[in-house]
Amino acid sequence: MGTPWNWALQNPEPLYRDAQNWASMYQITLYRAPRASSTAIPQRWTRDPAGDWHYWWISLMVLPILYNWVVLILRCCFPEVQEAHVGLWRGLDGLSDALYLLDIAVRLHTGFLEDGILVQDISRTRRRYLCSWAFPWDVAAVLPTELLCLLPGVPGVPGVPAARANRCLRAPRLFEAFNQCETRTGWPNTFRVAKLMMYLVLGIHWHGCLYFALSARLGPGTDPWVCPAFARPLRRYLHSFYFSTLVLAMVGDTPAPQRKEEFLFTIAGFLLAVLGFATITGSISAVIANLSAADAAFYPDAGPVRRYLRARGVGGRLARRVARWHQHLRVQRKLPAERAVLQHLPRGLRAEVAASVHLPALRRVGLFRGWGHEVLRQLVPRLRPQVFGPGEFVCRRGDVGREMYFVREGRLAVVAEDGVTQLAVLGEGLYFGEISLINIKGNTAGNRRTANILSIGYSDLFCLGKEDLAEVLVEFPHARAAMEAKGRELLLGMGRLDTGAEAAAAAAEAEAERRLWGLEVALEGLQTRAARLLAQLEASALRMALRVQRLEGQLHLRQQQEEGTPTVWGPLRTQGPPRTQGSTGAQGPTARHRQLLPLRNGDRDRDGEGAGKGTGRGRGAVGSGLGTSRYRSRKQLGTPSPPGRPGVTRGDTVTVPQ
Ligand SMILES: Nc1nc2c(ncn2[C@@H]2O[C@@H]3COP(=O)(O)O[C@H]3[C@H]2O)c(=O)[nH]1
Repeated sequence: MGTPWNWALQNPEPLYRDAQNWASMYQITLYRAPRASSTAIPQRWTRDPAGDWHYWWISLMVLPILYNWVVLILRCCFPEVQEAHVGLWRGLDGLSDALYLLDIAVRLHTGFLEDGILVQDISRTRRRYLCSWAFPWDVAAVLPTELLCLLPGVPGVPGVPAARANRCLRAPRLFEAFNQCETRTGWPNTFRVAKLMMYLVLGIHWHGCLYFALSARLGPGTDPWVCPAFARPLRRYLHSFYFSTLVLAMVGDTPAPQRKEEFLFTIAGFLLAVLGFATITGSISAVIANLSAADAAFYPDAGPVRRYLRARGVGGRLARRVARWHQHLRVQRKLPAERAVLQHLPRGLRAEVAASVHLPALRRVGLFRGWGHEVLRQLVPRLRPQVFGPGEFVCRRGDVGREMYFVREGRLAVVAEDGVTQLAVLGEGLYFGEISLINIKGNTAGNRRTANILSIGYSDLFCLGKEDLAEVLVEFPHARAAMEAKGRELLLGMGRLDTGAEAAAAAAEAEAERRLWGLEVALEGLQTRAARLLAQLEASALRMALRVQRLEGQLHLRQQQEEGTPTVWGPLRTQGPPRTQGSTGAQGPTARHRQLLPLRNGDRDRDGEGAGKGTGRGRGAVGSGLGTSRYRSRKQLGTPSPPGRPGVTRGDTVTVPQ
């Protein structure tokens, strides 16, 4: 714990400072990685900005913001409305302020994404919000500006709605809420139109209120342009709203202005109307374009096909059939182009979407009934929806089979060669077209279709390609067995199953299996022999190495003798732990594990006792010097040590150096 390394880990700041000094010396920019702990630890009170909780909260915030935008101007311009419900306005103002303050607290605890990871560290979320442009804006929107009226010398009465104008500064939160709603809602175009209408009504409301305020200032009913002096405030408000609608909708059927202020107000209104009208027209046309673009993305475009048929001179019945097919897709909301629609989604997400859409239909297919959810989810992305019209052939007898079909909806007939006689009818949950794909033994048709399949009405099918089917069947042999059994039955019924060929194929398969098994056994034997040979080779290599070592030792000894240095032979010393390699010699393990090595001066004392007690060949060698003379003669002759000599010989135990 007390090591400098630990200290450095626990106190990275000084280290970082040193590194920075060093880097600045060499003009290098240091990148400091963000601290992992701050992003990794989820905090209880921080919220995911993309989560449900946050969505519902900002949806709730729409209410106080709209309240201030709608009611403040009304209360300012229609004093009788303000005076008639003072208690109500106080309560609603308090509630709206409380929600504004709570929203600041929520924003302090709203996480954010950094490098794609949600940061939930409260200190960091707080710092981020406090340093953002939104914070001063939010604070300005909740400042109790109406209390300024209490200051001496400031005109106005506390509670005057104009003093609360800063509450309208919260508009950015409103746009944020609208954006989230637009992304989440299932009807984005409807939402967009509703939003536009709301902006329009709000604009007219503000214009109407300002018109009434100007009329009140100029004197109600003093000329045809100003608001007449109605007794009831609602009537006055409705007149103002109507007048503003005429101006802002550019209807223009308003009384001509008489006074300077009236001219200016009308001109400003018309200019605003031009801007607003252009914006609204543009937005509405975008929404309409979006609507048709969405349709175009879902359904195949009939236009090019129609033009192609016309250009090629194809008309009449065939052109009508094509048109009816397109119409059927739209009316029945069938989406054969769904692969193209989902193509931009990541693979996993696409599979999830496809599974959630098609799994219920897939479960109705008999073949898949016992299959697990996960397996079907893997299968779904391989399936291609196809719609066939009435009287269309899905496949014809004799064609090469490239895909099989699962009936999702509709009825199909297996028809005879005349194209009319129905041999069987296939309905929802059944499948066909597999016989030509799965190579049934004895199938005389091979990979050709065995029957004509005709769509009786409109048929909604799932189509599975040959390769995809092969992959699925490898993983699910029970499905292959079921398909083969059904296919064999059908082929038998049609007289297209050559039982002799089937038996021959089965016998050939059994024979191939048998031979394969024999090969496997032979291969195993070969592997065992190869392993044994390898072990023998290793052992002999080791023996050779030891022998070379021994010879080198003896050579060294001879050189010493020739130089006149007295050599004392010690007892035989072992080197390292012994490794047994076919130990079958007659000598005991002690003798066999030993090597005759010369004693160095220091060894004499250590091994002195052993020198006197040495047994067997070691002692004899010391006594007579026989080992040396024998070594010399063998060395000179170049012959290996005979069995029973000191050292390592064939089949002996060897000592492996460590
Ligand atoms: N239910 C049923 N299906 C058939 C009959 N004859 C052929 N089929 C199916 O029609 C398909 C035509 O193409 P395939 O030969 O590949 O596979 C065939 C079978 O799946 C039949 O008599 N009854």
